[in-house]
Order: sequence, then C-alpha cells, then structure tokens
Amino acid sequence: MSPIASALTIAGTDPTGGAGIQADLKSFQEREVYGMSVATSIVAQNTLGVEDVHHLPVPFIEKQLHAVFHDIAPQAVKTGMIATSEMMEMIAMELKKNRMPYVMDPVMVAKSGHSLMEEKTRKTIQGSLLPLSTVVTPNVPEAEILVDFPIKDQEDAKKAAKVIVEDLGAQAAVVKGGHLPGEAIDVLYEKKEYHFFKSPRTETKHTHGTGCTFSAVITAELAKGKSIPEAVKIGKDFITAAIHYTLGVGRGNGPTNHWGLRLQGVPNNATGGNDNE
Ligand SMILES: Nc1ncnc2c1ncn2[C@@H]1O[C@H](COP(=O)(O)OP(=O)(O)O)[C@@H](O)[C@H]1O
Ligand SMILES: Cc1ncc(COP(=O)(O)O)c(N)n1
Repeated sequence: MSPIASALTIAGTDPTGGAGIQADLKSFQEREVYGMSVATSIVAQNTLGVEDVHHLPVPFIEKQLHAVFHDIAPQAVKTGMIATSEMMEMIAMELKKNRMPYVMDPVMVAKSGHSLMEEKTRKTIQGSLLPLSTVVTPNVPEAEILVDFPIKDQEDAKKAAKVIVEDLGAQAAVVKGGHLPGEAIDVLYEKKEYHFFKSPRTETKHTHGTGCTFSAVITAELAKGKSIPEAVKIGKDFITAAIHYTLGVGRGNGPTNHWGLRLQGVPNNATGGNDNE
C-alpha cells in the first residue's frame, strides 16, 4: 500500500473557516492528503474583517512543530501568516532541520486591510524563509514588497518572479494575478523558464482566503510528488473552481468553495452553491 501523503500548514487561524489553517486543512483533505496544522496566531476574524489577533508564544509554536515532526513526518509544508520576526526565525531553524518541499505564502495584509505581519518582519523573510522555499506564492502587493518595485502588469510580474528566484534565492516563484486587471493570470518562474496559468476572472467579492487555498493545494500536490508546474496547475484549477462555485456565505468578502473542483461539469441545479455564470 503506498504511504499516505501528508502535509503540514504553519499559519494563523480563521474561525469562519475561509482562510488560515482552517482553509488549508479543507484544501489538503480535498486533495486526499492527510492534513496537519500548527497555529502561529489566533485571529478573531470573519468575512467582514479582523477584530483582534493573539500571537502564540514562540516556544509554544515550537512545541507544536516538535509534536508533529516527532510523530508524523509531513512530505510537504507551507507557511501562511507569520506575524513576528521571532516566530519566523524559529520556524526557519525548524525547516532547516526538517528539509522537504516548502511552499511559502508570504501573507502580509488581509483583504480587509488588516496587517498580518509586523513591518520589520517583512525584511526578516528575505534572510530566513525565502532561501529555504521551494515555491513562493506572493500576490501583487506582497511581491512589490519583496522585490521593492511596482508591479502594474504582466511584464512587471514576470520580472518580480525572476528576481524572487535569481536574487532572493527561492527555487520557484508564482506571482498571482488576482490584484491585476483583466483575466486572472499567474506567472511561475522556475528553472529559468516562465509558465503562465490563466483563468477568466469571476466577478465576485467572495475571494476571502484565495491565496491560502491556492498555496495549500500546491503543497498537497508537492506532498504527492508532483512537479512544481504540475502542482501549480492543479492549484490554479482548484482555486478557479472554488471561486466560481461560490457559496455566497458571510455578510462580507465570503470564503471560496473548497469542493468547487468536484462540481466541475455538474449541472447547475445539482451544485448546491451559487454559480457565478
Ligand atoms: N476574481 C477572480 N477570479 C478568478 N480567479 C481569481 C480571482 N481573484 C483571484 N484569482 C486567482 O486566485 C488565486 C489567488 O490570487 P490572489 O487573490 O491574487 O491572492 P491573495 O488571496 O493572496 O490576494 C490566483 O490564482 C488568482 O489568479
Ligand atoms: C489567518 C489568515 N491568513 C491569511 C489571510 C489572508 O486571507 P485574505 O487575503 O483573503 O484576507 C487571513 N485573512 N487570515
């Protein structure tokens, strides 16, 4: 019997389930990967915004990591919200000791505008987690901070993805296109080659946790041994369906539909969710 693929997310929480470790675990499960999670910060948030954040003590985050690594070895790991430099440095040390495919989703600001990473941590990321990462998945605002130049179009996105790899040391980088106008086009730069992943833009406000879900699916696929381009392709198809078959829950920016991909091709009246057609 082939060993069960397992994945670990190290991130913040979202009690309404649309983002953070809750969204990551839903995504792992949908991809038939055994999901595990280490919480960094407990976030009081919903689809309307972030109310408060409680950072867990670094030694306690370390204990959670050891609990996982000393029992069930994941085949791939992702990081999401890591708010402080102290957290980031400890996590980098642990990932150095436990080398495996590592997806870094450099979560900095929630879509509601609330900061999820302290200002000084934004620079720590470059010397600690970035050089360890297999794939980095910044959105446009996050990529602009990492590369320190504006990203206004696909050419800028290509340049940024190349800088994140060639200069900042990531193995691969996907600059996501959700924040650019027009079709949702993500640019992957890996092994000196560009790959483009394009989907029609779904006109909806329900995009809470899209980046978390996208990076979690990439992590799950890497855990199963897929190549980086294959994993990103599946992540793209997954998030496109998750947004398209929106559930319409929540009074603000609602979550995506983590079983959306399973609905592909299913007639509208059988989907149970709202179809944005
Ligand atoms: N309205 C949309 N319709 C279709 N795909 C989208 C839409 N918004 C974002 N995406 C896709 O969702 C993924 C997450 O992108 P983005 O929203 O930029 O990340 P983040 O959630 O980190 O801000 C990317 O693959 C992007 O192309
Ligand atoms: C714990 C956590 N991690 C990530 C996000 C970003 O999600 P979004 O950009 O959709 O607000 C979030 N809101 N909460």
